[in-house]
Amino acid sequence: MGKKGILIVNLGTPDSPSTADVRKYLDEFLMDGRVIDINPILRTILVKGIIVPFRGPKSAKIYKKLWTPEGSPLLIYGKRVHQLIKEKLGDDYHVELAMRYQSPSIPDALERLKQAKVDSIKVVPLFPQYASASTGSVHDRVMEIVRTWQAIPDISFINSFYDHPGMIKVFAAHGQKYLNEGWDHILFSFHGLPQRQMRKVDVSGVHCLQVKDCCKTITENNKFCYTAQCNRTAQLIAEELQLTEDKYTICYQSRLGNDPWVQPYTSEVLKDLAAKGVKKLLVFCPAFVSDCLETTIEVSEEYAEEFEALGGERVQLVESLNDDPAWIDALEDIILNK
Ligand SMILES: C=CC1=C(C)c2cc3[nH]c(cc4nc(cc5[nH]c(cc1n2)c(C)c5CCC(=O)O)C(CCC(=O)O)=C4C)c(C)c3C=C
Ligand SMILES: [Fe+2]
Ligand SMILES: [Fe+2]
Repeated sequence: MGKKGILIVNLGTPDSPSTADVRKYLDEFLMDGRVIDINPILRTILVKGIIVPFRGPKSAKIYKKLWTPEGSPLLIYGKRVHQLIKEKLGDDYHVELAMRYQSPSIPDALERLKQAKVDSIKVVPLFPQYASASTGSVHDRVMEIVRTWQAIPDISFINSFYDHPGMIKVFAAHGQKYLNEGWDHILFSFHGLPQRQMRKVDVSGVHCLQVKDCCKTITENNKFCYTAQCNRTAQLIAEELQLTEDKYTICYQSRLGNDPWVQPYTSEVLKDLAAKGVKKLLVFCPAFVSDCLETTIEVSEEYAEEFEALGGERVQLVESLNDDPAWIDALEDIILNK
C-alpha cells in the first residue's frame, strides 16, 4: 500500500519584501475571483491599474519591517509546522506544505504527492474559520489541478476547525500568560471580510445580515458563515479563560476598499474603547495560526499607535499558535480525525 498524502496550505506571502515581489504577490492574491469577487473586467482594472501599482510600494515598506533574516514569519512557521507534523505522523504519511499564493506553490506540492504515488490526499487549509476567500480558494485551486489528472486518488478537504478543543486551548494558554497584568478590556480581532461574501455562503438565503444578531450563534443556517465561526472561536477561548461577555469585544481588521465589510471594525472599536477611558488592551487574533503581517505589524504596531494617539496606553498581542508543540498535537488530531 502507498502512503497517505496530506497537503497543508496557508495563504502565502511575498518571496521577498522588494516592491517587485510584493507587487507579484498582491497581483496573484487579489486577482483571485474568490478574494475580490466582482466582475472580472472591473477586478483587472482595480487590481492591475490601481491596487498593485499604488499599494505595492507601501506594502513593501511594511513587509521590510516584518521580514526577519530567515524570511517572512508566515513561511518560517509554515516550514517548522511542516517539519514537526511530518515527524509526528511518521512513515505512513507523505506531508507537503504549500501556499495558496507564491511559494511553495500548490501545483508543485501536488506534483510531489503524485510522484510519491500516494493512495489518498487530504487537503488541510490552515484557516480555522471557513471563508470562500481563504479555505474555499485553496479547495478551488486544488480541484482545478487534480481534475486534469488521469488517476485521481481518494481526496478529501477540511472545511474548518474553528471549535477544535486543542486549538482553543493553545490560544487560551497563550493568553493566560498575560491575564494577570490588569487589562481593561480584551479584543478578539479577526481578519475582515466583505459583507457580500457573508451573504453568498448563507445556505438558507435568509439569515446572514438579515436577522438581528444573525451570526452570534452557529446554527444549521449559518454553519459555513465566517462570522458565525469567528464568534464561536472567540466564545470558546473566552469560556476557557472564564471571561464574561462584558470583558471582551469581537471585531474585524484589515478592511480593503470602500465596500462594507463585517463589523465592528477594529479601528472603530479602538476609538469607542479609548473614549470610554480604556487604557490597556489584550488582543487575540484567532483567524491566524501563525503570526504574520496582520498580527505583528497591523495589531502590535499600527493599532497600538492608533490607540495610543487616542489616549490609550498599551496594546498587547497574544502570540499565535506558531510552532507550539501543543498546536502540533492539535493539528495532528485535525488531520487524522476531522
Ligand atoms: C484569515 C484568513 C484571511 C481572509 C479571509 C482574507 C481575506 C482577504 N484579504 C484581503 C487582502 C489582503 N490580505 C493581506 C494579508 C493577509 N491576509 C491573510 C489572511 C486572510 N485574508 C493573511 C494571513 C495575511 C498576511 C500575509 C503575510 O504575508 O504575512 C494583504 C497583504 C498585506 C497588505 O498589503 O496589506 C491584503 C492586500 C482581501 C481583499 C480579502 C477578501 C476577502
Ligand atoms: Fe487578507
Ligand atoms: Fe452569517
